[in-house]
Amino acid sequence: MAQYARTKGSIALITLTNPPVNALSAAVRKGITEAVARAFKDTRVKAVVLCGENGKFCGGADIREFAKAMSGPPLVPMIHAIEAGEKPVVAAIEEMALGGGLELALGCHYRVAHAKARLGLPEVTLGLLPAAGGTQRLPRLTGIPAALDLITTGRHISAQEALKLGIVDRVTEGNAVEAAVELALSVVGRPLAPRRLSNHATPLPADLDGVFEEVLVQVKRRARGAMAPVACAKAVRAAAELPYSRGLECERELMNTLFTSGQARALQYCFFAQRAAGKWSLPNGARWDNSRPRAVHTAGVIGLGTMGRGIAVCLVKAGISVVAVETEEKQLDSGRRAVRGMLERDAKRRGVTAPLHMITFTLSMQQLRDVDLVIEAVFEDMALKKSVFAELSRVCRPNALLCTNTSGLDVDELASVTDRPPLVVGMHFFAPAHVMKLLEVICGPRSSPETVATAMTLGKRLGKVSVAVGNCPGFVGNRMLKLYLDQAHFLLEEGASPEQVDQALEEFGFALGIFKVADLSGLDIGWRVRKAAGLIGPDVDPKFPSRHRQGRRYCPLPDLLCEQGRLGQKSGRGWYLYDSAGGKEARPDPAISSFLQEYRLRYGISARRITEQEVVERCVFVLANEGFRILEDGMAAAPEDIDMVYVFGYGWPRHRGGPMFHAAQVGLATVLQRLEFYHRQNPDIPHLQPSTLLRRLVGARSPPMQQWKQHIRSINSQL
Ligand SMILES: CCC/C=C/C(=O)SCCNC(=O)CCNC(=O)[C@H](O)C(C)(C)COP(=O)([O-])OP(=O)([O-])OC[C@H]1O[C@@H](n2cnc3c(N)ncnc32)[C@H](O)[C@@H]1OP(=O)([O-])[O-]
Repeated sequence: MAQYARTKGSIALITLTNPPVNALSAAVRKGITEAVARAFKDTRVKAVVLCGENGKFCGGADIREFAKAMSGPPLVPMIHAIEAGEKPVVAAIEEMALGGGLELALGCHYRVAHAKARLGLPEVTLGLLPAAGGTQRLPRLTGIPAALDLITTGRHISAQEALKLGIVDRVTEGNAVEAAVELALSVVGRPLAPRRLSNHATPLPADLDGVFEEVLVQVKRRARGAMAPVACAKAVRAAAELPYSRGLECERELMNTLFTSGQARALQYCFFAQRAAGKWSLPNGARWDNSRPRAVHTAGVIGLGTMGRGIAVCLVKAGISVVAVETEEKQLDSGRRAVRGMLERDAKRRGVTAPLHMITFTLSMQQLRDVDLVIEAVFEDMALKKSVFAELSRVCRPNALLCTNTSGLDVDELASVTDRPPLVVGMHFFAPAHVMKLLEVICGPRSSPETVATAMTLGKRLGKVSVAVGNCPGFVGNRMLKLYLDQAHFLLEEGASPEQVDQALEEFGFALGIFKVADLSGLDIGWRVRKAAGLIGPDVDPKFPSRHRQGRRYCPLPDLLCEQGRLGQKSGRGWYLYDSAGGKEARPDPAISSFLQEYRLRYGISARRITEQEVVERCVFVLANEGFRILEDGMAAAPEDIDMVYVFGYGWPRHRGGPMFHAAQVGLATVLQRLEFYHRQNPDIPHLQPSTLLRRLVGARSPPMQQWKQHIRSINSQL
């Protein structure tokens, strides 16, 4: 809808009305079309101001309508009618002008923005391009490099940056609608032709080819295999080389290919799944909208290793005062230096003062007596964590929340040593914690609704995507990761090389192959976990370690590497070779190739040729298969939650939606059939055996994801 009013005698005020973000639904487009025609016809009206209800200009096209058949007036002719009109139209941009919203504003003759407004063309993040003339008008206004940057990244910019780029004409700290009305009154009678962006020639950079080549390299590096950024760059190129009307045709053709693509469906699915993840619920009826989070003003962080440092930085940046605790002077000093350095670098980048006063460093747990919440980030050892939690019980005030950053230990067991199990919850951050977007919130069986609500809300305040998960070994993310990693190791035994596996996974779209990730994280982490799980011990023959342990196939390769001191990047050697300890550039290592050959020879394994298809299917389908088991066990509330864990925490390519979405897109029957095939070949790998839920869903003719839960016969759901 759009409301029409006349103000100051000669200004038509058209207000977009479609909460929560005034998206351009069919009804809104119809409303704008009619209101603009009315204003142009009304002889009392000399100029028009377009604004949005509730202080929000427009969040763009209505994404919910993309899955439906198109209805109502299309955007392109509607914006053209505004631009071609004989009365000046001014956009009053409050809070946001995104996607179609900014394209609408670019069709207006003038733009006024509130100082706090954000502008952008984020269509690329939804697998699309700005196809309401945005790829043609913006380059004519800002020039090619700036337009390419905005359109291929989809980044939001501030009103001040928009002013610098010439996207808006004025920025106001006051009321943007009033400022737009003033501007409209002042421009009545001025020629409009120079204000019509489609009339402009596109300013061209000296080295046009070079600019495009560089952008294509960048977009391919950022999202390998993603179609939309490449299409965006092509559309901008059309603005450089073709007249406006032909550029628009090119924009439309490119959009047609993207609009129906699987990638666009996956990215739009991610948009809604990310928002759905915040709407948690527990079996006891507690939900995101009926449980009040506690206010958190002060927090304690215990342990200043890699994780604790990142967590402390996140908290301080969110305006929370932190007390950081270490056990020894040396660790405290290096932690202090690292945290301060991170805060200072971040502040420098943003041109502000580093909030160093918000964090204190101490060796005394007693300093935690007044904090609202504590996040424990000590070494991954149950006995150690239990002793910390027991002490926290004694030190902290009785209503302080106690959170653990464990990556897989039993949160309820930790809660049991405290005087307050309902106030204990898991907050699993991902390294580096101040960068990675995922937060797994582990709801222990005794965590209270208020505790879960506080952890979920705190995650959001820290800029994370918080996903509520159940309390099982490895929770959701690491439980699945273990099996994915196992497949990768088995593939090495069978004949693949680390670089071959990584290349196949990177071609699939993963930011980094699994062996590069393992080197980055440190191979000793998994080694310690396997030792703690009893998989490595004195009964394992060091010369000829068994390939079967605890009743299933086991790959000793990573253990053998660790025994050689190859711990990954930190030791300069892991699955790859690095220039030095801590080096970043991974190079294939001939020593690994001979090591694998010797290993196969020793165990009588004849190497076979492994295809890219097998690498991807075994790694990716085993992830989804475990995802189905997680749903059956009631450890995740919905497939969307599992997907968001993988997209935000494990470098899963967003344009493939997530492992569960991908399985649905490939076809559940195909996934089942391929898993059966691989399981027949490897009967000693139980995780290749298709899960009961997958079989049941295929038996029910693969219903849509929203209906999967109806096929779960779980009795003990934790979510
Ligand atoms: C020819 C076509 C060319 C044009 C293409 C486009 O314009 S493509 C579009 C280009 N535009 C974009 O890509 C912008 C996408 N939107 C955003 O980036 C953010 O939502 C925000 C910055 C606008 C507000 O952030 P925030 O943290 O304040 O709030 P929040 O994120 O939690 O959202 C609140 C509620 O609003 C909902 N909703 C939001 N936008 C849309 C929409 N366009 N549509 C429908 N719904 C939308 C959202 O689902 C949620 O609903 P729920 O869960 O309450 O039922």
